[in-house]
Amino acid sequence: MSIYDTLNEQQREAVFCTEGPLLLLAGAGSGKTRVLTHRIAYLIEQGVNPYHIMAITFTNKAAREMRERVDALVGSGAEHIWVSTFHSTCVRILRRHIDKLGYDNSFTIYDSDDQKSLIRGICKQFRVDTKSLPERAVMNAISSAKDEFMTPGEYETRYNFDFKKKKIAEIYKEYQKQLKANNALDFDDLLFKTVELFQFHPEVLDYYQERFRYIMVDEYQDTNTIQFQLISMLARKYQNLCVVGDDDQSIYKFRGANIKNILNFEGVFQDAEVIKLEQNYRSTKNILNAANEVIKNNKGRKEKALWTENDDGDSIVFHQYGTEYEEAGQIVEEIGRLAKDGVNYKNIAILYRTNAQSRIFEEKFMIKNIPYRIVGGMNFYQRKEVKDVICYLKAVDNGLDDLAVKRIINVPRRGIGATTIDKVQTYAIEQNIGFLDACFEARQIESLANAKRKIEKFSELIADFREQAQKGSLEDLFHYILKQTGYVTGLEAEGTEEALVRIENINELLNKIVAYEEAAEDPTLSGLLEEIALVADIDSLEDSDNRVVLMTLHSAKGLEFPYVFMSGMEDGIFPSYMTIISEDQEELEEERRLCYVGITRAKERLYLSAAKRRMMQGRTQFNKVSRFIDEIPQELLKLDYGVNLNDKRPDHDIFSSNRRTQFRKPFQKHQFAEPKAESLSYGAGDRVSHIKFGQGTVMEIVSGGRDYEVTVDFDKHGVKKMFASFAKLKKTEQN
Ligand SMILES: Nc1ncnc2c1ncn2[C@@H]1O[C@H](COP(=O)(O)OP(=O)(O)OP(=O)(O)O)[C@@H](O)[C@H]1O
Ligand SMILES: [Mg+2]
Repeated sequence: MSIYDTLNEQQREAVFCTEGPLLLLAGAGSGKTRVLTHRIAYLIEQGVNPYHIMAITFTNKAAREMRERVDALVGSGAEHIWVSTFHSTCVRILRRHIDKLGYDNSFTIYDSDDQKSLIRGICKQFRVDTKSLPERAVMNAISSAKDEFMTPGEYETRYNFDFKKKKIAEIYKEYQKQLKANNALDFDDLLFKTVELFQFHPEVLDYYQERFRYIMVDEYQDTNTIQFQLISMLARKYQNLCVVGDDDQSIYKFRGANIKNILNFEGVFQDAEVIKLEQNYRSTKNILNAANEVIKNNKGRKEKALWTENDDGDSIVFHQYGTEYEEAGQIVEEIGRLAKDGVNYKNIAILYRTNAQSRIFEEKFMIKNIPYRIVGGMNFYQRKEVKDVICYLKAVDNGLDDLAVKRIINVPRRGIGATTIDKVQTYAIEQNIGFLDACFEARQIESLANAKRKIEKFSELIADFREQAQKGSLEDLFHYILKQTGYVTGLEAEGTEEALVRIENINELLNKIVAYEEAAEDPTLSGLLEEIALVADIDSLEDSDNRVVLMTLHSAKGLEFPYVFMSGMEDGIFPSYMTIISEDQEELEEERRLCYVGITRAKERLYLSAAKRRMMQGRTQFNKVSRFIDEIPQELLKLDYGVNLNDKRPDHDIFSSNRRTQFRKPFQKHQFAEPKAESLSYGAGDRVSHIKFGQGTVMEIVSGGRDYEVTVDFDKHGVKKMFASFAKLKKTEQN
């Protein structure tokens, strides 16, 4: 039996269609990604050198998975396939050739935090009134311009009649100038500069066209204009481009995803083969039908009839709870029950519309001691302490990164204030050198007066780190920096729970560094920083982790879980309040596609839930059940307690609507409780262990509103008071 026997006829057709452009357009769970992996295996079997194959995936995790699957299928050679995300692809290309565009090949990558500081500085410099033109708006405008491959000059010409946009053009121009001076690229630049490189240096393009003779792109519906430009340039010569996607799952319009890329594919790549898949292998009939019924309400879509041979499966469960606390509490209870029945935590996902919704779940999970992990949200690498240490590493690696240097010049405190920094900056501008170089010339900066010595000491410190970087491993460098700066000692002296968590995070960063040094073929500081810059948080999702996964609907794209909870199914949350008040049909359709993505993540059982009352932006809101729930036929749903079906209008209706009411069931009064303290897994007198303080005995637990204050007598460190949620104490065996 060959590996292709496990594919259906259309899937096989797509796998065997190796030459020329191919568009594989198919609904969720129909095996698109699976076709891609098999197609790669088939190409190799046909004698194509793996070196000539490129596959672009949505996340690094998806890339890793694809390589593993191909490895399993073909045995050897898979390591030579170029599997990566758009961004990683561009970084790899730019590291080799960006000097042709006047940058240094050791450029740094700025995250949105860095971007924002840079833009803030420019707005200040240009005296922009950030009330009428907020920094975030500027940032988004610049980002959209880059998605459309528009330079500052082009932007200015296009919008020269619009006062605000003219201002943005000015900022955009200065922003690019400063990025270049810092030898830095932002995320959008990675694509922009690669396309520019190909445009101005045809010999480089030719090299990559020769290399990537077979190109495959997953999740094609979410590519934006510049991404399309990149792949069409690469595929121009050999025309072997296979894209797979689902127009019903296009959910990144706000980031410039261009659905025209699907609709016009056959226009740009003539003679393109188009194959459709209609059998879903992922979900039960009930789940799939619910998804079909919801997406049917979108007008702007290609008709599709997705079906499955899978069983009907369980009914979809829908609960309306009194409050968001109750909703989260009950979901966590149910997860506890599932676990008792033998379900692995990692097979369960909770999905929500916005990151902020995760907080209450976290509290409930901590109280119940259920392992969970949040994907996305506050990225680990954006936490203050982690970022501080990374900025030291950046300063050591790339002396031109002014932002990094300025961030740490007075962290920990060295008595270097804003005025001193300004003086150094002025000197740097006068001399046309970078900020750190100006620090090295502190002696020459007369205006510094007494601060001269402080700046000198700081630059000596960095010089010392650079020397260390030459001598030892990255791990050594990390320890050396922490020791010489006294960063951790400072936190230890603070002694607060928060400081302890920060120390834990720094240790976690060390874990990352060690892992990188072990895994990388040729570990370098630049390589490490690059890897850190490119990980989306979703990439840290390891299958081996047996934990419940929490993430936004957007992050869930392409993934699947046996048990899925979609929470906050309320008008005003999902679809979002902005969508509802805008009355923009296109936006509503995008939200509906997101709902379709959510539903189709579930393999076996889907739970939907809503809360009647919810705190939003500090105010209690009364939300109606989401219109998307109404779109699911009643016979697919199991409605549980708490749902008042005749009275779907809440006490205070924030949205007027004359939607028909589909559900007719007797009203059941539901008692809802206020958020209530639940017990910890340990009590007074229990032996517990703490990650830093080791073993101890719990002396007292006091409920302090949201959290518990726990007093523990540690065997080695004495009595300490801590918040339960931070301390993460574990009960240990009594003896
Ligand atoms: N022919 C098949 N036989 C058995 N299982 C299959 C077959 N095709 C796909 N599957 C399984 O169905 C599930 C969905 O496949 P896959 O993730 O490739 O779908 P997809 O179309 O990429 O979905 P999405 O649109 O969500 O990205 C996977 O678990 C996959 O292994
Ligand atoms: Mg897929």
